[in-house]
Amino acid sequence: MVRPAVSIRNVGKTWDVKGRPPLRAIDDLSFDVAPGEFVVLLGPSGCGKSSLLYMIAGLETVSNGVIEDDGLAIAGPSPERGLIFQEASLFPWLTILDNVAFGLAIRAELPERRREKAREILRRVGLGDVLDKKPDELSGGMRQRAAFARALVMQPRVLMMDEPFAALDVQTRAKLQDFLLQIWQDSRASVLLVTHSIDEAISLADRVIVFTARPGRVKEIVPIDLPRPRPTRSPRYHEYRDYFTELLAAEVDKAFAEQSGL
Ligand SMILES: Nc1ncnc2c1ncn2[C@@H]1O[C@H](COP(=O)(O)OP(=O)(O)OP(=O)(O)O)[C@@H](O)[C@H]1O
Repeated sequence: MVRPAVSIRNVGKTWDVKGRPPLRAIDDLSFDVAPGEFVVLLGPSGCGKSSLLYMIAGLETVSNGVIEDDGLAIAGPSPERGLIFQEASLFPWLTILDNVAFGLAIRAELPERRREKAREILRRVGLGDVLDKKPDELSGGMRQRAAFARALVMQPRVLMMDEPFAALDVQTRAKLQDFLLQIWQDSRASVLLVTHSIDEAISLADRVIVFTARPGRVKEIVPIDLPRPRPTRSPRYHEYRDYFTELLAAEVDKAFAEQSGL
């Protein structure tokens, strides 16, 4: 059997904030991500999806259980595990080229070699003409492509994305989804993507992990058995849509009831 790229075993997360009761965000969560697999995390607001990405990224610790990266317990951040957020978090004072080359500094590579690699990846993501622009001179979609480039230049084995398209308009979103599938297929990285969009989940995922309301657990794991590009008008696509809508509705109701103290 192939060793999982990421293995999440009985993971729990409790947030302790001074002056507040401890908050159990995730409870007894277990699933694996295979090498090269595209996994989407879908669940109601507050069920711990972002918390889980932070723990896999090594930016937060688990309260229980263990998360393994290629068989080793995660003890901190690694360039092998990239994280992309909803808003491209680029340095505003650096050019797009320097933003992308920046991470390579830790690899002890010569500055010109770093910039060469950054240039190459920026060309691949279609930003070859704006290397010397600053982030605020670009559109939201271009900034997000630059954020992808910055993660990809590190050649991560695991690429995590927290609602990467949520801030974009519908057309840019669709284009970047196609683009993401292309770079995923080229890179063969494992992807973990958080979204609230059922259509995004069906369009992108090999498997969708549906979370329960907080504390987040696995409610169901649903493989998407459709060819790519996904046939959005097919009856099967609509069956998936109805199924996810139903699965989520119960959890969203629970989350809402808890938040409103009902
Ligand atoms: N750094 C933190 N300190 C304290 N509590 C936190 C922290 N990060 C998250 N939480 C709490 O943990 C719970 C889960 O949050 P998280 O952001 O992981 O959920 P989510 O499923 O990603 O939500 P959403 O879909 O709304 O982004 C929430 O109740 C949140 O308030």
